[in-house]
Amino acid sequence: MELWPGACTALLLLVLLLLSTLWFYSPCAKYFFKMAFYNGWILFLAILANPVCAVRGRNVENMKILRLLLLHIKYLYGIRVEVRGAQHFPPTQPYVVVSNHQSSLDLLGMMEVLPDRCVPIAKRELLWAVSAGLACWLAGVIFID
Ligand SMILES: CCCCCCCCCCCCCCCC(=O)OC[C@@H](O)COP(=O)(O)O
Repeated sequence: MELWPGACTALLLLVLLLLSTLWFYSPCAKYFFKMAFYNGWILFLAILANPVCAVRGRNVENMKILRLLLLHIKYLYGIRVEVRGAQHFPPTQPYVVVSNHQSSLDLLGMMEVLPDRCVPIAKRELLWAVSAGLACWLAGVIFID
């Protein structure tokens, strides 16, 4: 029985060694770890955001809370965001923003420029993205099929 703590420590060290080797020698694994942390961190932040957003209920003003919580992520990943043409944004008249979108990483760019009370549209599956789905719903995101 006394062997167990030692065996567990050895196993843990082995796993850490394996993960760090993958991190340093496999760009593919490094990308996977970074994406996993990105998505996990967003789910965690959404857990923090949801009780605060829930006070107001489903309300587009909650998007300000999500933006505030998400803006630091670019620093974690060493990303520098350059916004050009900000003087045209937001327009003085009613408007629709059509943005190119490739992956969940686009969220970082969107959070930089999303005007107040501008509601994003998202695929319906996102509603089931656990805490992040609830955060989107509370912030007034419109889900479409
Ligand atoms: C602090 C916690 C924050 C939680 C997240 C807040 C996010 C708020 C803004 C949500 C904006 C979502 C935009 C989603 C865009 C979208 O739905 O893209 C679908 C595409 O990919 C196509 O997907 P697919 O058909 O699967 O290839």
